[in-house]
Amino acid sequence: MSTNSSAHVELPTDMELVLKVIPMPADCNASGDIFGGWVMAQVDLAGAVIPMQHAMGRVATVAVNEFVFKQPVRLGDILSFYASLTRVGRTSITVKVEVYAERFGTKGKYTKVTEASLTYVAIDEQGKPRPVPGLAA
Ligand SMILES: CC(=O)SCCNC(=O)CCNC(=O)[C@H](O)C(C)(C)COP(=O)(O)OP(=O)(O)OC[C@H]1O[C@@H](n2cnc3c(N)ncnc32)[C@H](O)[C@@H]1OP(=O)(O)O
Repeated sequence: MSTNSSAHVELPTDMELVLKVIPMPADCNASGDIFGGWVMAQVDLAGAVIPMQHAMGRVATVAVNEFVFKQPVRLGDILSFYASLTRVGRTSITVKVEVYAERFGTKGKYTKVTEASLTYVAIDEQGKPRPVPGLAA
């Protein structure tokens, strides 16, 4: 069954809002849409929030496990980044990040534009992996 992926959707209620940002003209690619690399950088920043809180300190991105650009991001969109923990290992923390665009002039209507999974590693002062707390049972 096909779905209309540009349709308006509800914002997630089981994820945390970790970042809101509006792209600027300097973030555009040659086609006038927002450059994918800019979106990836914002997702990396947004994805680090929950791991940093959980690890109570410094983390480094070790892997981008999945990254899907479902819809273009356009100039004037207000982007909301939602994240949730999906796995806690010995030193690593994996999160899911979903990005929703409130298109220019469409207040309160959201389109999912990007989804990603990233893994961060808690690191010590020497940049070496350090153990993180487990998930409460
Ligand atoms: C702040 C930033 O975002 S910096 C941006 C770019 N990131 C960086 O510069 C980080 C560069 N990488 C590094 O410094 C190192 O690889 C480190 C510190 C992240 C990890 O050091 P390593 O010696 O590779 O660690 P090690 O092999 O012990 O693995 C550590 C954890 O990462 C996990 N891991 C390693 N590689 C991967 C991978 N490709 N995918 C998913 N998880 C991975 C391991 O499974 C392990 O998790 P666990 O302890 O929960 O089981």
